[in-house]
Amino acid sequence: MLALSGVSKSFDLKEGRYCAVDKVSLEVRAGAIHGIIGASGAGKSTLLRLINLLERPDAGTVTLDGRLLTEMPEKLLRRERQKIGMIFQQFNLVGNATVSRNVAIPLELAGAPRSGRMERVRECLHFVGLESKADQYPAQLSGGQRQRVAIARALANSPKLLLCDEPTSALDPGTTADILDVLQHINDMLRVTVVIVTHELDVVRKICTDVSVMEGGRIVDSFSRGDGGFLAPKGHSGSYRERITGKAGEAHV
Ligand SMILES: Nc1ncnc2c1ncn2[C@@H]1O[C@H](COP(=O)(O)OP(=O)(O)OP(=O)(O)O)[C@@H](O)[C@H]1O
Repeated sequence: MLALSGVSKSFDLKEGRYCAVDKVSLEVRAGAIHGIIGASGAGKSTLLRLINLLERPDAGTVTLDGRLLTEMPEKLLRRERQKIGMIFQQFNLVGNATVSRNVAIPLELAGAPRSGRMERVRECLHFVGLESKADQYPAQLSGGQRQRVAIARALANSPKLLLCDEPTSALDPGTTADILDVLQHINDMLRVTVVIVTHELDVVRKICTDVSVMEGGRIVDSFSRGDGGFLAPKGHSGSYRERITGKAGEAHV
């Protein structure tokens, strides 16, 4: 459903040009929960932002459901982007807007008819179990509740793809488990394909069906749950593949 082909992105730094994502090709299956894991600075977040063209690639193509996003005029791209939701580590909610208004904003931006908006907001808040918080402000909520609001907001326009940038890195283990359950539920019930950037092995073990490992701007390994499950022995060291699957394996891309 999503294909990146030869995608690259460099940034101009004081010391010169820095290649954050280097000729990455990646296929994400419809219905997958696809993890992108790697050390800090590997290029994971940049890669995620290249998928919805928040960051424009210097080279390469991004195709969503057979439509070439990288070739689309800006107006069409804005419409196509509505099929892609995104959530962030720091939630990125609007602080001076209520929970329901936060969820309503993408509907307003998409030009959804006013009459149906509040019903859709209620549906999305119900889905994440936060209907009772509709009139509160983000500052009155816990981290986990804020991330649920961000998820409800990302679901408002019924996306087919949900991009998650370190969605649990600011949360404690219990809340992390709750948020991963919500993401799993979105994948199961709404058939939304999920791409999740993380540096947490447990996130990958718990919900990902497919994994790409990033290092130095490149994808250096990729594997699937079907290759033998994700049950790593405690304290295991080695490559990401070994630490996630418990098995060594030839890196293959
Ligand atoms: N807008 C930017 N301008 C300059 N350099 C950038 C920009 N965005 C990212 N970089 C650089 O690109 C590299 C990759 O960053 P990125 O955030 O994609 O990595 P990451 O794997 O997500 O790391 P982390 O897990 O720490 O978030 C880093 O060295 C970063 O400093």
